[in-house]
Amino acid sequence: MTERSWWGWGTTDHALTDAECVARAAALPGLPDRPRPVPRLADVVLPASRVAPPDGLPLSTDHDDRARHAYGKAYRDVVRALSGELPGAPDAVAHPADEDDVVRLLDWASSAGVVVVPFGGGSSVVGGVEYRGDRPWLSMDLTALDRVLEIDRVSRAARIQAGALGPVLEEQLRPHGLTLRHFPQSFEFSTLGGWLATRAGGHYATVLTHIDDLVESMRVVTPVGISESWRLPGSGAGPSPDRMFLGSEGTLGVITDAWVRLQDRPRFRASASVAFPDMSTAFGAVRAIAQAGLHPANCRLLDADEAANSGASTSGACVLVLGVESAVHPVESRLEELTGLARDSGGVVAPRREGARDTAADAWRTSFLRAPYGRDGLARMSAIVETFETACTWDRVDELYATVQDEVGAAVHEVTGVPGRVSCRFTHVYPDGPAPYFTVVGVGRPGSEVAMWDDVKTAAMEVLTRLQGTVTHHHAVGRDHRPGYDRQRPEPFAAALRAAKGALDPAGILNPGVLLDPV
Ligand SMILES: Cc1cc2nc3c(=O)[nH]c(=O)nc-3n(C[C@H](O)[C@H](O)[C@H](O)COP(=O)(O)OP(=O)(O)OC[C@H]3O[C@@H](n4cnc5c(N)ncnc54)[C@H](O)[C@@H]3O)c2cc1C
Repeated sequence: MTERSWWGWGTTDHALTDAECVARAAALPGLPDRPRPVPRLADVVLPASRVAPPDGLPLSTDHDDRARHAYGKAYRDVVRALSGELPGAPDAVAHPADEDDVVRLLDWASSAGVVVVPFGGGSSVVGGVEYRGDRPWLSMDLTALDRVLEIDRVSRAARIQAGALGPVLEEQLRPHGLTLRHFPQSFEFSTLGGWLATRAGGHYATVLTHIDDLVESMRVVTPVGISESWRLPGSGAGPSPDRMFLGSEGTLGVITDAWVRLQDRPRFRASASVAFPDMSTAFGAVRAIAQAGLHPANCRLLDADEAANSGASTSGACVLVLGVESAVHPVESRLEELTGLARDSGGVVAPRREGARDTAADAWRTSFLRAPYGRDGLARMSAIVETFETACTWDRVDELYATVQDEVGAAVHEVTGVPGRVSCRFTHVYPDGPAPYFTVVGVGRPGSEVAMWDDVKTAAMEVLTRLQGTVTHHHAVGRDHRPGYDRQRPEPFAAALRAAKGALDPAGILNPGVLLDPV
């Protein structure tokens, strides 16, 4: 049995050892020479609970349970947990076993004025599962609602409970030869409900990769009643109820289950990699691919830093990792077309044998899955690590890429006193633009890491909003992206959202501070 880490990403057996933390930090001179110790969970200091759970409700005030639900899994969450003190921990943790429990818990919380923060896998990187106010609050852990309730083989869809973690739902679909095929990097430790509530993006680069496109209907418990939309393949009947709850981040209701569109499991796969001398040339190639209608499953452009750090290149080149897959058709000829487009746009295609795996693509994949553990190791060494993602149209990508490199790089230098690293990859590509994802690493000062991270985050948000790149492409808004989100959304829309919140959650108990100011 593997054990979930209470302070960092994933499972404890995959965490970096002390020696590995030191080795990782060697590339950043100026960091301490040994990692911060990880406090024992039993020693973590929490405030006294202010909630007396009434009989008959599934509420726990257990120390470890409260500590595990205090924060999400952003860098600043990891650093705060490592301090050994969790002043913002929930007063109680609710563990509903079914939808009736969710209804009863919301009724009680509304009448008692207790804040409720839905908690799926707790993988939020935007402060989405904590509470930063002074009312008593409970974290509502939905992972007991984890079953595939029904499969409609004819329409190729399934009704799945919202608390099912990625592997738990895929395991139940596998015997039917079906898959949801939604694989965010956080897949193992995040839930269907969390994906819906945050409009998550899977790691496929094109077409059916956003959870928005995979949902057929949703069932949501709000404090004023249950909202259930009809199962429809498409509909033009006014504004969509699902669109209102998608991305609502626990502020309008608790999603208890959803009908989702499934796919047959892929049988054919192929991958290739292409080197480019610079990002501007590579942008042209990726745009040609995105606009050709060939829909690669993977189309991940890595700048030279990302390519070197992941082991996808040792030559200082930018690398484009391409992948294609299908449940129905062989894919080799599609891959040939894709690599042909990349070659015509100035790329050098790595030699490949039909059916063989591409080594750069494999190196990238391994590094991608290990990355969150590496981040935690660096956090223990007091490095500052931030990732942020955006999207913009192709006509603006050169400017956005260069400006983020310059200005966020300058902010890291100013905050830490030494130059840091700002690298970039594309996670998703669309015919009209890419979704660039930036990783920032700098030398932090022990004890000041959170404040330094906040300054870097503010600088990044300022650049993105000034250039009208979205403040988030798939990480959600939560609490940490609020300033950028407030600038991005039109005021009439904000007024409508406030009105919806007032109508569905009149006591203002659901995740206050996320998307909107608390009422
Ligand atoms: C290492 C790492 C990699 C990541 N990679 C990706 C990625 O590739 N793509 C991506 O999109 N995101 C990614 N994320 C962010 C995060 O995993 C997503 O936001 C994910 O969708 C959250 O799911 P969760 O179940 O963990 O939700 P939580 O973190 O528990 O909650 C997220 C938000 O949704 C609300 N919520 C949760 N469940 C419900 C529910 N049933 N009803 C109503 N509200 C609910 C919460 O209140 C909170 O506001 C990553 C995060 C980490 C730490």
